[in-house]
Amino acid sequence: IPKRGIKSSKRCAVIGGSGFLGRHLVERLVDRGYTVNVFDIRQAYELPGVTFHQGDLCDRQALLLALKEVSVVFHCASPAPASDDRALFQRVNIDGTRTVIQACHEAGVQKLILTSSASVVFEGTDIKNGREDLPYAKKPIDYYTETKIVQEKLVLEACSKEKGFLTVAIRPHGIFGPRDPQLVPILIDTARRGKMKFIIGDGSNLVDFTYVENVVHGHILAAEHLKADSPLCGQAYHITNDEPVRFWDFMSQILEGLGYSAPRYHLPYTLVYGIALLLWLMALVLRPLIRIKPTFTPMRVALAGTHHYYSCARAKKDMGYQPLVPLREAIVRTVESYPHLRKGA
Ligand SMILES: NC(=O)C1=CN([C@@H]2O[C@H](COP(=O)(O)OP(=O)(O)OC[C@H]3O[C@@H](n4cnc5c(N)ncnc54)[C@H](O)[C@@H]3O)[C@@H](O)[C@H]2O)C=CC1
Ligand SMILES: CC(C)=CCC[C@@H](C)[C@H]1CC[C@H]2C3=C(CC[C@]12C)[C@@]1(C)CCC(=O)C[C@@H]1CC3
Repeated sequence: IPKRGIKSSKRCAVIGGSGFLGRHLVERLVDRGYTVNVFDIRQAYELPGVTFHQGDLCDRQALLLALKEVSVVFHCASPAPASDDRALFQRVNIDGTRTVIQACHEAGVQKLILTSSASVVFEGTDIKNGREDLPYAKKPIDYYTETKIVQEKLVLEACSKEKGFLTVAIRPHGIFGPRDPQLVPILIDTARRGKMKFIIGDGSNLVDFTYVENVVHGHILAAEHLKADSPLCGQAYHITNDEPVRFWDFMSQILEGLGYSAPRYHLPYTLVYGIALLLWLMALVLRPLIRIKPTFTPMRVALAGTHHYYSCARAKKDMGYQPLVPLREAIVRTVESYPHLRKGA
C-alpha cells in the first residue's frame, strides 16, 4: 500500500540524473538540502548526498528500488534527439514514461515533474511569444518531438488530486551551459569543418536559448509550488531566459568567444531548406546500403532560420519564476567552461 504523506518532502529522485540537465538539477537539489536518488542507465559522477541506481526506466522493478521513500520525482531522461532511432524514442519516451507513472503510483510518490520541451508546439514555422495554450504540433519536426508530445500528454493526464498524485510539465527551450554535450560541441564541430560561413535567411529570426541554471530553477520552483490547491496541477510551463535573441547573434557570440569567425554570407532560407530536404530523402533511400548523417537536416535548418520564442508569463504568475542568470552572463560562463574547444586548443 503506498504510504503517501509520511515521507519527507525533501526526498526526491531524478530520472536521467546523469545527463546534462539532470546533473545540474541534482547539484542544485543537494545545495537546497534535498536527499537525491539518481536513476539512469549510466553513472556519470559521484556526489555526497546522492545515491545512484543504475537501470533502464522501462524496468519497473528497478525503478521501484530508486523510488522507495521518495515523495518527488523529476523525470528528465530521454534518448538524444540526434540518435534518430524511432524504436528507441517509442520505447523510452512513451512506454517508459507509462512505466514511470505506474512505478510512481506503486511507490506512493506524490509529485512528478516532467522535463518536456517547448518544441511540442513547433512545426517548423514562426512562433512569436508562444503561450502554453498553443495546440500540440500536428506535424512535429521529428520523431523525438512526436514522442515528447505523447509523453507530456501521458504525464499531465495522470494528475489526480483524488489519488494524491500531482503532475506538472516544464517546457524548456534551447538549453545551454557548462557540460552541454550538444549545442556548443555541434556548433564548434561545424565550424572546425569549415561549414559555419553562412547565415540562413536574413539573420533576424529570434529564438529562446535558456541557461541550464534557469531551467533547473524552473523545475525546483514547480516542485515546491505543486500542491493540490495550486494552479500548477496537470499544467505545462514554458521556462526560458525570457530574452529572445537573434539565432545567428547567439551562435556568433559563442563562436567568437571561442576564437572562431562568425558566419557572414547570407543564403536564402527556402534554398537551404530545399537542399536539406533533398539530402534527407537521399539518406533515407540509401539507408539500407549506407548510413549517412547530414549536418544540415530540415529540422536543423528550420531551427536556425525561423522565429521560435515563447512567453513564460504563466510560470511568472503561478510560481514566481524569473531567470536567475541573464543571457550575457550565461554566454560568458558557457564560453569559459569549454577551454578544450577553443580554436587551436
Ligand atoms: N537539451 C535541450 O536543449 C533540451 C532538452 N529537453 C529535455 O530535457 C531532458 C534532458 O535533456 P539533456 O540533459 O539535454 O539530455 P542528456 O542526454 O544529457 O540526458 C538524458 C539522460 O537520460 C538518460 N537516459 C536515456 N535513456 C534512459 C533510459 N532508458 N533509462 C534511464 N535513463 C535514461 C541518459 O543516460 C542521460 O543521462 C530531456 O527530456 C530532453 O528531452 C527539452 C528541451 C531542450
Ligand atoms: C534553439 C534550439 C532549440 C536549439 C537546440 C540545439 C540544436 C538543435 C542546435 C545547436 C547547434 C545548432 C546548429 C545548427 C542547427 C541547430 C543546432 C543543431 C546548424 C546545423 C544550422 C545550420 C548551420 O548553418 C550550422 C548550424 C550549426 C549549429
